[in-house]
Amino acid sequence: MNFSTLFSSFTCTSSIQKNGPEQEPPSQLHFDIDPVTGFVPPEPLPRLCREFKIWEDVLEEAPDVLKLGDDISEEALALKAKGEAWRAHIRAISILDIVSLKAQPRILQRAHVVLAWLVQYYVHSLPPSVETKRVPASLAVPLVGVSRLLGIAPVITFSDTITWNWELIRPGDPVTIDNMAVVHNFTGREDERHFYQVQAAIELHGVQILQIIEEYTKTSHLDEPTISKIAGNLTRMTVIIEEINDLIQSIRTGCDPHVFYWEMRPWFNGNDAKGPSDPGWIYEGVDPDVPELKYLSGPSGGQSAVMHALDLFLDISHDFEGGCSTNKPADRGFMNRMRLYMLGKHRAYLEQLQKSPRPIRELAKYIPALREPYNDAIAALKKLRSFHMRIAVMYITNMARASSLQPRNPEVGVDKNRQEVRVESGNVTKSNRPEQSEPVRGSGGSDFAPLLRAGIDATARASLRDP
Ligand code: HEM
Repeated sequence: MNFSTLFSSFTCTSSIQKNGPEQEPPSQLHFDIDPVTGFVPPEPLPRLCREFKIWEDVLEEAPDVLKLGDDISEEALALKAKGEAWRAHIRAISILDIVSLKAQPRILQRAHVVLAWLVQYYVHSLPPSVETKRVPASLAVPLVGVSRLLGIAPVITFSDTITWNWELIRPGDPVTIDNMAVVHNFTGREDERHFYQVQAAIELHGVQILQIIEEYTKTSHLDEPTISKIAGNLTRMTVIIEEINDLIQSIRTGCDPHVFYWEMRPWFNGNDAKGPSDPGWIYEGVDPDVPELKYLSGPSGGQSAVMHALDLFLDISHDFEGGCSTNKPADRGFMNRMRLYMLGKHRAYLEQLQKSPRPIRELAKYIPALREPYNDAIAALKKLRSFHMRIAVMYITNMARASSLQPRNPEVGVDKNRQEVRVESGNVTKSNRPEQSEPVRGSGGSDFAPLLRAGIDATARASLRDP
């Protein structure tokens, strides 16, 4: 696209606006994006009632009676019978018809949270001797139904753990991170709460990015004041990206990598956590050929719609053919796949953004005043991705490596069956380490090192050189 085409795409919108508002691109409100809270709902989700309260009740009971299936600590062994009774109760619940929820999007979202958390509790508390993980029809059927109505994958997602997993500390006061309390927590650990809270803070902080995008989308002409406004907004965006980077780093102050890797992460795993050769989960009562059952990965930061919006606005393409700079093939479809784990309306917003007739990168190519602010934003995002990768290595690769070496420290031992066990805070937990030949996977099921490296490379490629 050359400058005159770009220019006419702006002036053309201006004449469209004169001809009537129906031609304007829909605003973010149309996509269930709140002006103040963005992709986070403007109020906590309401609890389920009537016949659906039974799901709320079993979820409330879960943390008191369930431990990871391979946890052999005394506490876990003492709870075994209660855990089995809980799972038997789940199997006995009748399959509830969700049709009455159809017109109530916030209730559907809450139903997704409750059912998706129940699925994780059910599957990951099963004893390791159970080879095929079967999700009972009482959970699987309504979860698939609710997910279809919302346009989101039928499994626990970033929304279920972050954007929908909070209530207000002081009801009536604004939705700010200081006024939000995490509701569901697998481990009951402060580390897990911190992990969710930091990501919720990023989603709220990202609202400023969405406002900049909205303002740019509504720009109708390209005069000098407008160009200087766009340049100013790109500079603001750079600062916001740097602040998000700081927030990601703040994970380290409250979430211990051992607790993350050994205690939290096993609960997050989706059906592909062990790689493509694993048979995965069976959703009883659901046709195994329905397309949505292909999307049962665990939650990932890759499902944050804010991060996708940022990539699309800055025109960063993750579809590059040639692997990453380390020459390992990366999963090029990952980011697109992650969109299927978002609310359908949020995905539709990203699709609309992707079709933008006036990508800012093209504009920055032709308008010298925009080139540097654009490149600064790209540099900040590249730095964010590099720092994020360090976090991923620290929390996953290093932990996996430590487990594949001989006992890391005197607290780690080997049980009678020659399986590594870990003793921490009085808990003894069997190792769930990956086989040596297997890549270390992220909770989104990816061989994550080449994936994250490819993301850094894709960001760097967007940078504009001097003409
Ligand atoms: C302990 C903290 C974290 C760890 C260990 C971690 C790990 C990972 C891993 C392994 C991936 C690869 C995809 C997958 O399999 O899930 C990933 C992707 C991603 N994560 Fe994180 N992450 C952490 C925190 C965050 C935070 C706080 C954010 C901010 C929203 C974030 C944003 C992303 C994004 C956007 C991707 C997609 C890849 C990309 O855009 O480069 N992560 N993360």
